[in-house]
Parts: sequence; structure tokens; C-alpha cells
Amino acid sequence: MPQTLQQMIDAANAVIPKIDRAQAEQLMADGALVVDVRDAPEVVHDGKVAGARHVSRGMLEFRADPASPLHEAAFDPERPVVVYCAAGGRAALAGKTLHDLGYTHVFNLGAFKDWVAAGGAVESPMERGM
Ligand SMILES: O=S(=O)([O-])[S-]
Repeated sequence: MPQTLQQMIDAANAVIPKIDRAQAEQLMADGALVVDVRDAPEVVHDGKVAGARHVSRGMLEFRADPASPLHEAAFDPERPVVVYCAAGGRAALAGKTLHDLGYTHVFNLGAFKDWVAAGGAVESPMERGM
């Protein structure tokens, strides 16, 4: 049965908990992978969470699935993952995708602008593969 975008986001939010800056920082300190799923121009323009790996949502399954030839070693289904985007929608959907791929500890940090407003550390996006 067809679904609307809002239904898909609601379903994702029902599975992927939302977290705030302090919770994300604790997860990061404990070794979580932080994934920025925005598109490259957004990251280049605004920067990203310090230490985050940028993987646009379109590439997420290819980087995250250990069976994919494009799998990235940083992605481990046992490792907690924090995802975020511009406003939280893509992060919710990306989080649900990771959950469907077998990731057991996935969290939605939500909007990058909220991280910035809360004083979270930001870095310039220059990294290989952007
Ligand atoms: O996907 S979004 O919430 O950043 S518009």
C-alpha cells in the first residue's frame, strides 16, 4: 500500500529515538559513529558536526551494508550510530534504513542547525570523497 512521506517519517520516528546534543556527545565519547546524511553542497556550505562522517543519504546503504562492495569499515552494525540532516526528516529515514540493515543502536540527532545553536562543535567539511 502506498505511503506518504509523513507516514514514512512517522514510522521511522517510531523506531529511531531522537536525541539532543548532550546525548549525542556522550554517544560520541563512547565511540559512536556520527553520520551526516545531507547532500554535499549543504555540508560544504555549512560545515558539519566535528568528527562526523559525511555520507549522503543516497549512498547510505552502499556504505553501511557490510555485504556491499562499497562498504566503509567505519560502519559496523554493532556500533552505535548517530544520524543527522538539515531538519531531521532525512535523518529519520536514514536511521530507519540503518535499522532495517541490522544496526541495533541508531539515534536521530535531528537538525544540524539545532546542534549549532546548542553550541555543538563544527568543522569544515574538507575530506576525501566529498
Ligand atoms: O530532510 S530534512 O529534514 O533535512 S529537509
